[in-house]
Amino acid sequence: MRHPSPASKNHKPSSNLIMNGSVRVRVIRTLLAIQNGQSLASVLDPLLNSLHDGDKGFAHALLLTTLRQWHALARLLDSLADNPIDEVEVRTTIQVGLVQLLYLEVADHAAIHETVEAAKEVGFAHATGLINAILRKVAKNPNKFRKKCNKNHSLPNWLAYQLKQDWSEQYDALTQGLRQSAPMFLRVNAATTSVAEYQEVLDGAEIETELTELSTGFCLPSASNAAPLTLATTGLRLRQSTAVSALPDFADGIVSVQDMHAQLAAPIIHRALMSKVSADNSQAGLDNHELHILDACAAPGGKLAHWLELLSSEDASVLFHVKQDNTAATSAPTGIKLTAIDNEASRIERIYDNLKRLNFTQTDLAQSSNDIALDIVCADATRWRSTGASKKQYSAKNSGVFDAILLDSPCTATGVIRRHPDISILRTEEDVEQTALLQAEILQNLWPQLKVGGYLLYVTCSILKQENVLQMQDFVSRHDDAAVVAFTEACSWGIEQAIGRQCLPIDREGGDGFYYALLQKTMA
Ligand SMILES: C[S@@+](CC[C@H](N)C(=O)[O-])C[C@H]1O[C@@H](n2cnc3c(N)ncnc32)[C@H](O)[C@@H]1O
Repeated sequence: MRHPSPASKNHKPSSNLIMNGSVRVRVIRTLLAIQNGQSLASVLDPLLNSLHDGDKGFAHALLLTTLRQWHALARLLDSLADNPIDEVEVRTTIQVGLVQLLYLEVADHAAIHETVEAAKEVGFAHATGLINAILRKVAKNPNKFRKKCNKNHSLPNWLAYQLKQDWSEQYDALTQGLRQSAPMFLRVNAATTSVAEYQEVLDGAEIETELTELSTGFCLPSASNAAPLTLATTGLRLRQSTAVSALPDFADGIVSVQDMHAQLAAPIIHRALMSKVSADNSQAGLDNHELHILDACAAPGGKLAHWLELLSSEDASVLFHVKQDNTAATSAPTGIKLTAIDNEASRIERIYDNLKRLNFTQTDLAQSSNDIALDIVCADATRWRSTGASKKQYSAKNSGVFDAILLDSPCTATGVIRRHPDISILRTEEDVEQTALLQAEILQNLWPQLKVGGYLLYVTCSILKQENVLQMQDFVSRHDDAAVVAFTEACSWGIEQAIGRQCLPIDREGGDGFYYALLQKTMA
């Protein structure tokens, strides 16, 4: 292989990945598969499952660290070689060697010897002299080369350039932050137990955590003249990441792994929905009606499950920590019709798995006190229309069917590079354009399906403005019935944008890069 194949957005099957040989050989083959367009998610398990337990930790660290430092290592390699090295296999092998010397504290002789042996095993015996020479040179002065490697970013140049344009003030911290690993956060199922109780269980299992509370930026109207009530959502941050299987009661659905900034989506859309219920009740004098809500890009169901946890919890004060002693309440709806769509059948399977673990099967939900009817549909959100409404009806103004829409949009996922460092290899500049067009199409198709007074929460895990604030500005400029709902000053997350807020993966609480914008549909 002389040139990396163009990166593909699709998660190609990893069936052709040969998993034999030493740990380093397997890691090198995995990295080659990623450069050929396969995602880390599709190749990580085959790699780890092919190894003895004792080797898994090293293989995982070697693979993930090489990916996180990939572009910086490539630049270092270019500066070390007398002549350009074209062969991808040779470059990959040397980068794996460099990671051991510079980041993983593997003893020099083991790092060099085993990496040279790996080169022979992958069929590049002719390059062993070159590999040996470069690694020895680095091993003589690792501090100097580590400093050199760490000096700049470890991103493709197009992405670094765009981040500089979008986040000049945060650029250095951001590009360095994206080279780090991300903390692990837990979401406790509010329908089953409290965060404090589960934290005690974790203490008992000697898993240390700290509470992370984010104010959603929503205020409930106060019944008295007191200040409005600020609502917060609380997750647990692990001091040290652990295997999911080590989390007490995980299999019983008490807890889920979810980034802290991702944990904002469900509370925000849920609270917006409750505001609509409250407004509808006071206007029409109704206290009892069916709600139709939509999770438009739902798989694998992380935010959907969170929303279901909130919807099926009976006591609102369990869902959110009300910061003042006041009990202003919104009426709970009776009968909720929740539709979840996604266009990838294999990812929809993961929704079913997740919901089953959390005891949210369709039967469980139908029997819950809020009588939730869940409909999961494999469909393209650029064209899908809710059944029961004609095209003509949707083209008419003010005739939507949904009270609230959560649109966790497909995006470049540049905000989660710390967790998925393969993104910095697979994503291309053209993907940004394509993705922004797809997002605009989805928005365009869903907006008419929202009722007047209903809310749409637009979410991405991107840190590129084109997919976020610029996308929203473009949308709002073309829809005179779209009102921007500002998050209040009480908001404890993200950076205020012209529309919405942007979390960067360098924020104090350690969450990923997410963008949130909330729109309400008004009479045009
Ligand atoms: C950011 S992920 C959603 C994550 C999910 N909300 C969660 O919290 O677990 C975006 C999803 O959009 C889906 N998607 C991409 N294009 C789509 C389309 N045209 N129609 C529907 N879903 C689409 C992808 O399959 C992917 O599952």
